[in-house]
Amino acid sequence: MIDELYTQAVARQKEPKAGSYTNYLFDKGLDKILKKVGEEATEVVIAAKNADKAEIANETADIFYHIAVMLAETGVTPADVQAVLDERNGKQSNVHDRPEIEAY
Ligand SMILES: N=c1c2ncn([C@@H]3O[C@H](COP(=O)(O)OP(=O)(O)OP(=O)(O)O)[C@@H](O)[C@H]3O)c2ncn1[C@@H]1O[C@H](COP(=O)(O)O)[C@@H](O)[C@H]1O
Repeated sequence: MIDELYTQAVARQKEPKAGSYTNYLFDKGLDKILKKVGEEATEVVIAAKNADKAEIANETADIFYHIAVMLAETGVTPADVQAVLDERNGKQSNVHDRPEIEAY
Protein backbone atom coordinates (compact mmCIF):
# COMPACT_ATOMS: atom_id res chain seq x y z
CA MET A 1 0.00 0.00 0.00
CA ILE A 2 2.62 2.51 1.15
CA ASP A 3 5.02 1.15 -1.50
CA GLU A 4 2.64 2.07 -4.29
CA LEU A 5 1.87 5.53 -2.89
CA TYR A 6 5.60 6.14 -2.35
CA THR A 7 6.42 5.02 -5.91
CA GLN A 8 3.78 7.42 -7.26
CA ALA A 9 5.15 10.28 -5.12
CA VAL A 10 8.73 9.69 -6.30
CA ALA A 11 7.49 9.55 -9.90
CA ARG A 12 5.89 12.99 -9.40
CA GLN A 13 9.18 14.29 -7.94
CA LYS A 14 11.08 13.09 -11.00
CA GLU A 15 8.44 14.12 -13.50
CA PRO A 16 6.09 16.83 -12.22
CA LYS A 17 2.60 16.82 -13.70
CA ALA A 18 0.28 19.79 -14.15
CA GLY A 19 -2.54 19.78 -11.59
CA SER A 20 -0.85 17.18 -9.39
CA TYR A 21 -1.69 17.54 -5.70
CA THR A 22 1.55 15.69 -4.88
CA ASN A 23 3.57 18.30 -6.79
CA TYR A 24 1.60 21.03 -5.01
CA LEU A 25 2.80 19.54 -1.70
CA PHE A 26 6.43 19.20 -2.89
CA ASP A 27 6.35 22.80 -4.14
CA LYS A 28 5.06 24.03 -0.78
CA GLY A 29 7.77 22.08 1.03
CA LEU A 30 8.30 19.99 4.13
CA ASP A 31 6.41 22.23 6.57
CA LYS A 32 3.24 21.99 4.47
CA ILE A 33 3.62 18.21 4.11
CA LEU A 34 4.08 17.83 7.87
CA LYS A 35 1.10 20.08 8.54
CA LYS A 36 -1.02 17.76 6.40
CA VAL A 37 0.36 14.67 8.20
CA GLY A 38 -0.64 16.26 11.52
CA GLU A 39 -4.09 17.25 10.26
CA GLU A 40 -4.79 13.81 8.83
CA ALA A 41 -3.59 12.13 12.04
CA THR A 42 -6.07 14.21 14.02
CA GLU A 43 -8.83 13.28 11.56
CA VAL A 44 -7.99 9.56 12.02
CA VAL A 45 -8.28 10.02 15.78
CA ILE A 46 -11.67 11.74 15.50
CA ALA A 47 -12.98 9.11 13.05
CA ALA A 48 -11.89 6.30 15.37
CA LYS A 49 -13.34 8.06 18.40
CA ASN A 50 -16.65 8.28 16.52
CA ALA A 51 -16.40 4.56 15.61
CA ASP A 52 -17.20 5.49 12.02
CA LYS A 53 -15.66 2.67 9.96
CA ALA A 54 -16.04 4.36 6.56
CA GLU A 55 -14.50 7.55 7.92
CA ILE A 56 -11.66 5.62 9.61
CA ALA A 57 -10.82 3.94 6.28
CA ASN A 58 -11.05 7.27 4.45
CA GLU A 59 -8.84 9.18 6.88
CA THR A 60 -6.36 6.29 7.15
CA ALA A 61 -6.02 6.35 3.35
CA ASP A 62 -5.34 10.11 3.57
CA ILE A 63 -2.63 9.72 6.21
CA PHE A 64 -0.95 6.83 4.37
CA TYR A 65 -0.78 9.02 1.27
CA HIS A 66 0.65 12.01 3.17
CA ILE A 67 3.16 9.75 4.98
CA ALA A 68 4.30 8.43 1.58
CA VAL A 69 4.83 12.02 0.38
CA MET A 70 6.74 12.82 3.61
CA LEU A 71 9.01 9.78 3.08
CA ALA A 72 9.76 10.85 -0.49
CA GLU A 73 10.49 14.42 0.65
CA THR A 74 12.81 13.32 3.47
CA GLY A 75 14.62 10.62 1.49
CA VAL A 76 13.46 7.71 3.62
CA THR A 77 12.21 4.67 1.69
CA PRO A 78 9.49 2.18 2.63
CA ALA A 79 12.33 -0.39 2.65
CA ASP A 80 14.00 1.63 5.47
CA VAL A 81 10.76 1.45 7.46
CA GLN A 82 10.35 -2.24 6.65
CA ALA A 83 13.88 -2.90 7.96
CA VAL A 84 12.87 -1.39 11.32
CA LEU A 85 9.71 -3.53 11.40
CA ASP A 86 11.70 -6.64 10.48
CA GLU A 87 14.13 -5.93 13.30
CA ARG A 88 11.22 -5.74 15.76
CA ASN A 89 9.36 -8.73 14.36
CA GLY A 90 9.07 -11.61 16.81
CA LYS A 91 10.42 -9.66 19.75
CA GLN A 92 8.13 -9.61 22.71
CA SER A 93 7.26 -6.20 24.09
CA ASN A 94 8.37 -5.63 27.67
CA VAL A 95 5.69 -3.12 28.54
CA HIS A 96 4.95 -4.84 31.87
CA ASP A 97 8.56 -4.56 32.98
CA ARG A 98 8.66 -0.82 32.70
CA PRO A 99 9.00 0.92 36.05
CA GLU A 100 6.45 3.54 36.96
CA ILE A 101 7.77 7.06 36.65
CA GLU A 102 7.31 8.45 40.14
CA ALA A 103 9.75 11.33 40.25
CA TYR A 104 10.29 13.94 37.57
N1 LIG B 1 -3.79 8.84 -2.54
C1 LIG B 1 -3.80 10.01 -2.89
C2 LIG B 1 -4.45 11.02 -2.08
N2 LIG B 1 -5.10 10.94 -0.90
C3 LIG B 1 -5.49 12.18 -0.63
N3 LIG B 1 -5.11 13.03 -1.59
C4 LIG B 1 -5.37 14.46 -1.72
O1 LIG B 1 -5.08 15.05 -0.48
C5 LIG B 1 -5.83 16.23 -0.35
C6 LIG B 1 -6.26 16.32 1.09
O2 LIG B 1 -7.48 16.94 1.17
P1 LIG B 1 -7.71 18.17 2.11
O3 LIG B 1 -9.13 18.57 1.91
O4 LIG B 1 -7.26 17.86 3.49
O5 LIG B 1 -6.71 19.24 1.53
P2 LIG B 1 -7.01 20.47 0.59
O6 LIG B 1 -7.87 21.42 1.33
O7 LIG B 1 -7.49 20.00 -0.76
O8 LIG B 1 -5.54 21.03 0.41
P3 LIG B 1 -4.68 21.95 1.36
O9 LIG B 1 -4.82 23.33 0.81
O10 LIG B 1 -5.13 21.78 2.78
O11 LIG B 1 -3.29 21.41 1.15
C7 LIG B 1 -6.98 16.17 -1.38
O12 LIG B 1 -6.75 17.13 -2.39
C8 LIG B 1 -6.84 14.75 -1.93
O13 LIG B 1 -7.13 14.68 -3.31
C9 LIG B 1 -4.45 12.34 -2.52
N4 LIG B 1 -3.84 12.73 -3.67
C10 LIG B 1 -3.21 11.78 -4.41
N5 LIG B 1 -3.19 10.45 -4.05
C11 LIG B 1 -2.48 9.46 -4.90
O14 LIG B 1 -1.42 10.07 -5.59
C12 LIG B 1 -1.52 9.86 -6.98
C13 LIG B 1 -1.01 11.06 -7.72
O15 LIG B 1 -1.86 12.15 -7.47
P4 LIG B 1 -1.51 13.57 -8.11
O16 LIG B 1 -0.20 13.96 -7.59
O17 LIG B 1 -2.61 14.50 -7.68
O18 LIG B 1 -1.50 13.38 -9.59
C14 LIG B 1 -3.01 9.59 -7.22
O19 LIG B 1 -3.20 8.81 -8.35
C15 LIG B 1 -3.40 8.85 -5.95
O20 LIG B 1 -3.08 7.48 -6.12
